[in-house]
Amino acid sequence: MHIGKTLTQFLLEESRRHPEATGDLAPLLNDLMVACKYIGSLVNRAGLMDIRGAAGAENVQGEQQQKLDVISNEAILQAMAWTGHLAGMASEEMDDPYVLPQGVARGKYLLLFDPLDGSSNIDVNISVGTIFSILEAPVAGRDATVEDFLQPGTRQVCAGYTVYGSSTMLVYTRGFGVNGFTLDPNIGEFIHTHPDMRVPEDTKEYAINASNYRFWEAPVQRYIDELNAGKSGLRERDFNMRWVGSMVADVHRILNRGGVFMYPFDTKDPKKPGKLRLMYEANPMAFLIEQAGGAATTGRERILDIQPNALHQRVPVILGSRNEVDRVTTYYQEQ
Ligand SMILES: O=P(O)(O)OC[C@H]1O[C@](O)(COP(=O)(O)O)[C@@H](O)[C@@H]1O
Ligand SMILES: [Mg+2]
Ligand SMILES: [Mg+2]
Repeated sequence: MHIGKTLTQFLLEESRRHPEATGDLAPLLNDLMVACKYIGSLVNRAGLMDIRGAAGAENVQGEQQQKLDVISNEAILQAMAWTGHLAGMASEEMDDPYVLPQGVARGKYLLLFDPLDGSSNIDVNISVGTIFSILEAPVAGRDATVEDFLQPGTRQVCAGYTVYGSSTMLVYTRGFGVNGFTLDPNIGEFIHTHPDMRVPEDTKEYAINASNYRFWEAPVQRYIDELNAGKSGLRERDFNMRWVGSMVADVHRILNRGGVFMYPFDTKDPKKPGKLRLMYEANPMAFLIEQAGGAATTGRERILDIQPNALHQRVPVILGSRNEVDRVTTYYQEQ
């Protein structure tokens, strides 16, 4: 049997191939993966332990926290706080950035994460994941302020996710394409199994929470109506629909076989200009999708160009196969 490259070997080789890239990311990513392996092992055994269900509290988004949301958040904080790589961390589950412990050197990176994405799926044994985005701190060596985190997605130096599915996988980019790794649980290593992942330009699969149809804007209704009309409509072919309810799992499918994923603007809750969070859901996924040859937009602007105004800002998201994303964008322009 041929064993593929480990994540550590791949990172070293990638740094050698791209001497312009910052090499310090390899140890950071390896430390983060220790936490993700731990989270994956808990997700796997959640039914055997008393860690399913609601934690009994709400996060800053006003959403019910699951026990595993809280545990996963804590696992990443503990794994990363003492490493010296970071000047700060921010998470979906914390109102404010985490302040590193006294006595730890402040490093040059900022880590943003969604510790457990799709967490309402844990109790029903459906794939969930962890999403992360890494930025450079504007000022290294001191505690990061909220403003330090508010950089557009184009400034990400690395982004990715782990998906806890039928196998645990890591998919990441440092701006040199997208690579996927499968955890071999027997040896505890992520092995390079998915080289240079690409999103095909065309697709016949789409993902959207169709129950929100009546709240969407006209361009999105027009686009989905056309897809649903199938062979008998303007598109003259049938489309298929998939919606996992974990963004990580839906994006993972698109990175493997194409598709378009949409959580567009809707009028369901006037306080929310979208459901997904810019800094630790939309930006990292947009970076991955663009690096794989796809596109990511709000309908009105490229996601990676958005100048953030708050840590937990929400944005509309339309991403995936380029020709489909471009078509929705055109409908917005024609509006
Ligand atoms: O409940 P809906 O409308 O299907 O929304 C599902 C979406 O919400 C999310 O679950 C939000 O993520 P969290 O579980 O991290 O809050 C996405 O992963 C997913 O795409
Ligand atoms: Mg999420
Ligand atoms: Mg989450």
